[in-house]
Amino acid sequence: MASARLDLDGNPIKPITICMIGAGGFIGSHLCEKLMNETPHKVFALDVYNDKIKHLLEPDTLPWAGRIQFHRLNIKHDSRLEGLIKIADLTINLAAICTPADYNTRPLDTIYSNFIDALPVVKYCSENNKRLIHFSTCEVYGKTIGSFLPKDSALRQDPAYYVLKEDESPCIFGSIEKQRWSYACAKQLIERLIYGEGAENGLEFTIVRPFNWIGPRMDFIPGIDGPSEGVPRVLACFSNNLLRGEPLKLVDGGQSQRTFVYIKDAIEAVLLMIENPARANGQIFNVGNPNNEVTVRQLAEMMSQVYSKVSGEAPLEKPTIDVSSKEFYGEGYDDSDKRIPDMTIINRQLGWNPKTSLWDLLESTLTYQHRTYAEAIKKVIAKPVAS
Ligand SMILES: NC(=O)c1ccc[n+]([C@@H]2O[C@H](COP(=O)([O-])OP(=O)(O)OC[C@H]3O[C@@H](n4cnc5c(N)ncnc54)[C@H](O)[C@@H]3O)[C@@H](O)[C@H]2O)c1
Ligand SMILES: O=C(O)[C@H]1O[C@H](OP(=O)(O)OP(=O)(O)OC[C@H]2O[C@@H](n3ccc(=O)[nH]c3=O)[C@H](O)[C@@H]2O)[C@H](O)[C@@H](O)[C@@H]1O
Repeated sequence: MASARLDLDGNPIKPITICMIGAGGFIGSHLCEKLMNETPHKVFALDVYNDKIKHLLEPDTLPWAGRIQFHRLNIKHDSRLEGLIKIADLTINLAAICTPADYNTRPLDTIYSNFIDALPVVKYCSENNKRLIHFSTCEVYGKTIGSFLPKDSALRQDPAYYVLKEDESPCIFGSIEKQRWSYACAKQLIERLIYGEGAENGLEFTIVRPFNWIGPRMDFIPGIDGPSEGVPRVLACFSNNLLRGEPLKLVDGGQSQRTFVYIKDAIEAVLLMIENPARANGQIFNVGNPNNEVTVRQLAEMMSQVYSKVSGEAPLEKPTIDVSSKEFYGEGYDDSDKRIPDMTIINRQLGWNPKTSLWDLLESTLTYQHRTYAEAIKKVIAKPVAS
């Protein structure tokens, strides 16, 4: 018999049932995979799509058959939601519109998706005394305090002016006409509501603030498994350019800085939250990799080198081109300047640390992108345009 799995305090972990909303997305697919491969937990996987978890749902002979059940539903209008939350032990809410190209062009859908649609989920958890793990975002920090200092100020180098701390840093957004912040603002308000439910009604909650998690199955490649005119997040935008042999587009010079964490490292942190409720309840966690910081320009250069290595194709002579944010995203775009997560709280509560370097995570991710899409892209490029 396999030995009992233990939590961080040495207690045996009891199998639970998880209601995972948005399970068919990028993070959901990796979380389902981890739960099926490494734990005895059951999952109700709720989403409008299931393409990214199909490999976990069939055939019936899979070792975890019966432990994962897909429910195709839209949480905007489906009466089954409350029943599923009631019969589960834990709800994880991942459902959201979360691509920056939508924030300024579809602000209403963005706000509804990230705030209004999440309200019933919080309410059902609170009323039925069910634990909730809610996915927020590092975008709730907005811009750093340091970004308001003069460009040549020495204080810009002082971590006190840029490191983002869950329990100290303010949320700094642009003006209302900068609709980029519609997403961050909606996520901030749902965080405050969940926090309030915890304080006033005893809701057991954990809030996750992901810092640019990337890896296989993120978003879509335009014209292959998503709309030709769609604009996904940067990993998929740059992958698409590399697959097509086009220069990578740098928005406003590619000067913004990001820290990227490998999805598989980040999922380890989520599993620790799931299995250590006493340590995770009532907490807000940054989940990122402060050691993997680059400017977007550096990311483009590194991805070009890595792609050349994994595909065997020579790197482009002109790997990048500059494009204005107005041209790329439209009116109302704005940006976070720098995102370094403080790791004190997640270290203290869960002992979690990311492991994978940016080069290594790009190598495994771009190997996947090349294997999955290179042939399909070649066919599309070869096809004569219909007249
Ligand atoms: N990937 C990241 O690095 C990152 C960073 C910060 C925050 N987040 C947050 O994590 C969560 C998951 O992100 P992701 O990267 O997996 O995004 P994703 O778009 O791949 O996944 C979201 C899933 O939710 C589903 N969904 C959306 N609205 C729904 C509805 N009304 N009913 C049912 N299903 C619905 C979508 O179909 C999709 O499969 C989001 O809340 C996002 O804001 C992600
Ligand atoms: O991943 C996260 O942690 C959060 O941040 C992302 O926001 P952002 O990092 O700005 O989105 P990306 O599309 O990944 O863009 C990163 C940077 O690359 C730039 N970019 C993007 C695409 C491109 O082709 N070229 C380019 O220069 C953007 O302007 C931005 O500065 C999204 O808002 C969410 O998925 C999430 O909440």
